[in-house]
Amino acid sequence: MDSTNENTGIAKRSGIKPPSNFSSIASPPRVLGELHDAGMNARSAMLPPAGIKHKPSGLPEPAFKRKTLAEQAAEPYNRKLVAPPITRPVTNGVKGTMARGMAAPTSRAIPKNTSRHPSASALSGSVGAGPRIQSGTTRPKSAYGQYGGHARSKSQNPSMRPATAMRHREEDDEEQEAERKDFYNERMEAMERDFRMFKEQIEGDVRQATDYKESIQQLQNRVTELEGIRARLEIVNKGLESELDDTRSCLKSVKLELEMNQQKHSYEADDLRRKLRNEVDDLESRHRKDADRMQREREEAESKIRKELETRIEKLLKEHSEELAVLRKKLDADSEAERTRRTKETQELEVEYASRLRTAALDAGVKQREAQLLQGELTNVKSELDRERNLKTGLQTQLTEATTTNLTLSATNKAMKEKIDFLESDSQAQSQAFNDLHRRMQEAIEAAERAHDKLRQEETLRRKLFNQVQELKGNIRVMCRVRPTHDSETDPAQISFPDNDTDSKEVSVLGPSRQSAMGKDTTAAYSYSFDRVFGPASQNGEVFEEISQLVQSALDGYNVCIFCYGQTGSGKTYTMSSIDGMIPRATAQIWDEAQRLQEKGWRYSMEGSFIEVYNETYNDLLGRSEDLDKKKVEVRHDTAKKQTLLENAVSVMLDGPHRVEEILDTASKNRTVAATKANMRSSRSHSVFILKLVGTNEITGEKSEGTLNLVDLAGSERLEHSKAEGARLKETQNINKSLSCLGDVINALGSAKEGAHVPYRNSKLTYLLQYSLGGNSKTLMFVMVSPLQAHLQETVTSLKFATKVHNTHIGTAKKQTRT
Ligand SMILES: Nc1ncnc2c1ncn2[C@@H]1O[C@H](COP(=O)(O)OP(=O)(O)OP(=O)(O)O)[C@@H](O)[C@H]1O
Repeated sequence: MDSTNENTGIAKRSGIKPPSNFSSIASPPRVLGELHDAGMNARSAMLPPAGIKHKPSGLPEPAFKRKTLAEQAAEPYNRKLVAPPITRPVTNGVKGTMARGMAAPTSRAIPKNTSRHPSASALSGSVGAGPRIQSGTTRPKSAYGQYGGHARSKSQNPSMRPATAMRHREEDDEEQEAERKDFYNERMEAMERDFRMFKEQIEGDVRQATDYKESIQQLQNRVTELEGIRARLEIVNKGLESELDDTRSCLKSVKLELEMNQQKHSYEADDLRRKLRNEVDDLESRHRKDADRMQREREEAESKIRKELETRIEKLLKEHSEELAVLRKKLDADSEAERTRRTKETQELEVEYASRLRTAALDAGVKQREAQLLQGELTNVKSELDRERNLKTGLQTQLTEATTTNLTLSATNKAMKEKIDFLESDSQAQSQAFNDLHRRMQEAIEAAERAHDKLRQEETLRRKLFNQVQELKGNIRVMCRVRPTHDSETDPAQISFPDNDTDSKEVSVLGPSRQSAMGKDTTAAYSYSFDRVFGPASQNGEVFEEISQLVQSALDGYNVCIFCYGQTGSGKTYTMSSIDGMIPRATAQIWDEAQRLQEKGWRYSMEGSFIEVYNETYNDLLGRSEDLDKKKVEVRHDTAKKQTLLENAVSVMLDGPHRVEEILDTASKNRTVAATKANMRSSRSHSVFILKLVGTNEITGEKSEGTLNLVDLAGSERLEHSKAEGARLKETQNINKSLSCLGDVINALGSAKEGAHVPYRNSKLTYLLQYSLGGNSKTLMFVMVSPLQAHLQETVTSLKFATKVHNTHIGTAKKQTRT
């Protein structure tokens, strides 16, 4: 065994590792016993540390080769120079080596030949100078190296040493021996310390090994248990396998049986099929025969019935013709009798006429004779000429009268003749039917009159109830509409409609992110409720359905004001004035309704105007475009009638729904022309479409006067956001002013008592709408919302304003009717 390995083995034991091979640890007592023995023999058995063996540190060597006297004589001072060996470095070297050895981790793998069976020579040789002496050739040269010999050479060649020198030498040796003993003692102590430590470690290892052994024992028990289970399972498995085999053989026999049965069944089925086919053939032939027979019977029956029917028809025809002949005879007799009666009547009338004619002719003859007599007397009596002349005039007058009577009689005669003709051509039943018809017609006329009366009463009642419904809904209503995003718009805001499954009334907006005092980004969700909320998918038709009742109110004689509020691009113009917007739809509805009401006696006149409020001046959008900013439009109020009058503004009679298209076209063109001068005119001004509706009822004498105002407000963006300058700044200021005045007016209407001051005059817009905002009117505001994140701040501001308006309660509207 190499001493270096031994040292390394010992040094490694301090780093305790669990044994990889439990069987080797299973018998620690033996190993320990051996180690203990070795420990007991430590002084003699322990090997010197490798460091000592190999270190060229000038250790005191146990023996060295002596020089000859001649050599010593030649070098008198050499001894002094080399002796005595320094013990300090040796001790330090040993200690250092031992310390290093102890500090190094202790390996569990102790070489067998050293730990288990240390031979006596190994143990005895492991400590002391023996090994060093043997391996003296490998040792580096010491201070004694100059003598060129080894300690053993001393005994091998003693005769070479002189007696005095020997004595000196022995003294030196004794000294060295003492030093060496000290060194070995120290070393032994160190080794004993190391050994104690080593023993403690080994004891710890033994305890650990015992733990391991216990756990191994437990594991072995568990393995035994599992083995038992496995054995039981194997038995069960075997049982199951045998059962499986039984089942398999059983299945085989069943399969065989099944196949046999199948074969048998197929034979039987074939037999049955054959039998069935034969039966079917039999039945078919029988059926065919039956069918032929029945066909024959049917044909026979048919021909018999036909014959019978023919005979019956002939008989009936005969009877009928006889009846017809009788009837004809009777009719002829009746007509003959009627004709005779009529002829008799005619003859009687003719006789009467002839007698009257005769009487008249006789009268005429008498008168003529009288005239002749008088004429004879005239020639005889000249003095009576004048009287005679007068008489003659009288007689002539009588003659004229007689002629007139004659003519009258002729006319009567003619009428009588016509009556006779009428009587001849018509029967009494006809005149009766005519009388019935006349009577029923009279009754129908009376019923129609009554129905009309009822209808009129109901129309009045409907208007009353309709208004009550409107009042219940509130005279100022607010609806919200969010327009859809366009393809080019990429960053939509987070707007949701929590109740959009039915009639949506809520809109929720995720507000802009703000920094809290702690520097955190927070976003708040804002919810707003209105009378109705329209999402991006809603169409103008759907929106109009909600306002159509208000439009109806204008026809019934109320002032109605519908306006769109919102920032630029939020969809105000689209909602109000697009081709299917509120203005065309409202006018079309009014036109249709006016037509319908005609049958109830109502006649309406409709007059439309379109006014723009730009920079606090009124412009006529229906006038000539070149006059737009020049012609001064004046607004006057008739306080008695509570009516607004427009001076210098064109008003167009609405004689059909098509007319409104022309109005919108003209207004749009005028604004476009103006836009070239002052940039985006439509966004920078308010436009008000005013439709005056005057209705009169010819039957009841009622009269109604209503006004429908449809207002497209200018963009509501705030001044600080618009970054406007110059002309734009002025526009923005004016817009802001008029919108804030609108808010003030609504606020005042909501909070003021009746008769209190409302600041209509503070802006041109509110002044124009004076009689359409407030107690005597119905108002609806659309707050239009842009769906973009960039417009979020404006959206929230608009929604807040709308909420304020929504919370305002304006007094009851009054109908403007006169009787
Ligand atoms: N409900 C909608 N459906 C489809 N497109 C819409 C809708 N609302 C608005 N738009 C479109 O959005 C754009 C802006 O709308 P619009 O011009 O009506 O806004 P505005 O509020 O009137 O703006 P301005 O104040 O500038 O007049 C238009 O192109 C319009 O066609």
